[in-house]
Amino acid sequence: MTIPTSLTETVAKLRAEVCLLHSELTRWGLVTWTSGNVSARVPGADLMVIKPSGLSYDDLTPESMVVCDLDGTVVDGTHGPSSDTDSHAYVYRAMPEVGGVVHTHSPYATAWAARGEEIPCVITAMADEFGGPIPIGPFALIGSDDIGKGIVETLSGHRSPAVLMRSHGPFTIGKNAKAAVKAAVMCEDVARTVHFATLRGPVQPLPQHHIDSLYDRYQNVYGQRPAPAA
Ligand SMILES: O=C(CO)[C@@H](O)[C@H](O)COP(=O)(O)O
Repeated sequence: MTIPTSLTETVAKLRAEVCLLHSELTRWGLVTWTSGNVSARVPGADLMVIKPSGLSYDDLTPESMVVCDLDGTVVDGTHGPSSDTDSHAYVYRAMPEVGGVVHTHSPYATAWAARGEEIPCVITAMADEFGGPIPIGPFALIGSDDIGKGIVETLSGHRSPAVLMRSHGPFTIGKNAKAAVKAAVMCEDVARTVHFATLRGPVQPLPQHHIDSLYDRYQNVYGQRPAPAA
């Protein structure tokens, strides 16, 4: 497969966007050395743009991003793609609404993953963003699409855009790559806060009706909305 000429500009923009979004992972302290990765689906094609494997974050450039098809085969790029390419591709194939996938080793969320414990929904920020607990996904070895299968199996029908893959770390999804990065940032934020709370004694999950109400407000009312048509 090649990149259709009609998508050349779209792919160039996505290379730049995916490259820039990687700097959010370092800015928020979600990754160490070369760990973690971001990808974006190319709208209108069975393609994605993903981080090259094992490159220092300082050395990432739009040109070093790798374009792959949704079987994980490299279509365009000068570098080998991320170790998690087959898993990102699996998610895009199985979840057509997903436009971005992110993986980090953010320390608090990864600590929950190491213990195989879901993060209970005990604060409003969690109800807002995740609509409930952040679930644990199965253990899966790195290198095939097994992680992708675990992500899809856990997040299908779940409100949470984040899953803590057991003994590994968080993977997040979003309607685009920026939304998936935001979910990764918020996942670490709530993982840290709830961790501190649990150190002081047992925590109490919010009642479901409050979670539902908070989630609805944050997802549908919060922030700036387009003005209604006159
Ligand atoms: O944990 C994993 C593999 O799932 C990754 O975070 C690696 O640490 C980074 O791999 P590349 O994306 O650089 O191949």
